[in-house]
Amino acid sequence: MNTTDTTDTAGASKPAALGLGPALGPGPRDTWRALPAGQQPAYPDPAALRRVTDELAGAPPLVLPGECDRLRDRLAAVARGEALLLQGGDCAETFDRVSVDTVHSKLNTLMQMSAVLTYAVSMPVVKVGRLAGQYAKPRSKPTESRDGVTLPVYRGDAVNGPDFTHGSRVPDPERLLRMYQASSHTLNLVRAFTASGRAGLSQVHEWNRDFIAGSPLRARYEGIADGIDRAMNFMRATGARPQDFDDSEFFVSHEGLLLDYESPLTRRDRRTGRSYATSGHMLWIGERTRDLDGAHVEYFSRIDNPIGVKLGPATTADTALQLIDRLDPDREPGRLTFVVRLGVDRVREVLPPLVEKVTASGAQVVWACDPMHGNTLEAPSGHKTRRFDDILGEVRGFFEVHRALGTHPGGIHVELTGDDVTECLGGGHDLGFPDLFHRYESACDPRLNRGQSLDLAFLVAGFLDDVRPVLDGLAV
Ligand SMILES: O=C[C@H](O)[C@H](O)COP(=O)(O)O
Ligand SMILES: C=C(OP(=O)(O)O)C(=O)O
Ligand SMILES: [Mn+2]
Repeated sequence: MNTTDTTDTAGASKPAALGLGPALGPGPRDTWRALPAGQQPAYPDPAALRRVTDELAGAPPLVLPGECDRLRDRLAAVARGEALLLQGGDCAETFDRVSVDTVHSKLNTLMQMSAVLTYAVSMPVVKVGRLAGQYAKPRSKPTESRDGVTLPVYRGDAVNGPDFTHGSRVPDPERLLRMYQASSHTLNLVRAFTASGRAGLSQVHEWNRDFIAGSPLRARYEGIADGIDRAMNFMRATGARPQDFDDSEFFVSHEGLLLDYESPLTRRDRRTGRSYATSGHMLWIGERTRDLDGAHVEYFSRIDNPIGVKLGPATTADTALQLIDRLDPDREPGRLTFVVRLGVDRVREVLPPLVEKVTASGAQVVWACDPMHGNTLEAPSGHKTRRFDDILGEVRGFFEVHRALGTHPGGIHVELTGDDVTECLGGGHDLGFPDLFHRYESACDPRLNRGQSLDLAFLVAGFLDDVRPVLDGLAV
């Protein structure tokens, strides 16, 4: 894609400063700048922004093209019905929570969910974190008012601060550099953990056993855990060693919202002529910025990473087809993931025509279910929250729709944390409205806590048995 465009970004004026060796050069021309870009910060000082983007243009890539291509291959298997996608992490990462413990527990939670789902579908699970770059938020309103005072809304740590003061809410481009550093530190931890060999399947299964032992729903989960035990015993009996169970391959993703961040970090692989956002393996376009004539679609059309697009309940099949034409013109499996977030009440009605028409067009996209963003409600206390049963219900509806159509339910995309927060209602420990006061720590949307995330994996695994015939039929 875009292999002939040789005009460069801001970094072009000083390619020698890139320090990237001969293989990576500045990315494609900023064609998106001519188009309307939604949800961008109004920086008061353009010169300060320019200094920051110049610095980013000279910074090393966080991920390499080969890694992005590998994820694309893995997602191609998902699109063909041979694997599942598990994508998850915070709604909004924050700079003050880049710590060994936070990253480790999030990663472990995803690994534990993945082990359960792998067993349930007898397929590889492609693990992608909302991690190491998820610092910018699109908002439904540009301002927030409290006690008669109106200030710009908090847009994520990459843009401004959460404190309700004028100083904190003014967008500061220096925060883009902190985003780069925080992402780099997080990615370093992810790479260290996954390389350590301590997230192998045997260890992950032990953590799941511990979780089950303390769960009020243990009776429902034990059958699955026993099944995993038997499968692992069988493997051992065949002579497989613990390291043969290693399934710790892990990728990172975030919403590619801030084009002043993504653009200078976009690099061209001189060997192939392909261009990559090097801020993460996979980027997605949010529901609020996927305008066909907008800057985000234009930018994403010029990078070769695997990409996602969020689709809300108002999406028409025509829009989905036009997005495919713009973003996956060659219809390459693994390039495009549609992350549908329709709500438990709408998924059975809205999803079928989308899937039918996209499938009929010959495109092989990954269909992923985001059961979070269509199910947000306001608690009497004013907290944004979500019901676990709605989340589970939307996932169930998503799988049922695909079962009925004979198509592949590619995976799930969830907002979660490895910490014991109390932000969503329900789950194994049946959190209620009063619990929201105990540990509500999200900087934006409510996340499943560690236990609720594992509840989701075990309960989805339970009903996946119903859709097994579809998965078996597809995995030829
Ligand atoms: O994930 C993010 C939220 O859904 C998005 O920022 C909108 O939230 P808001 O309605 O609080 O602005
Ligand atoms: C803002 C988000 O989602 P959406 O674009 O689907 O609203 C999100 O994933 O946090
Ligand atoms: Mn969110």
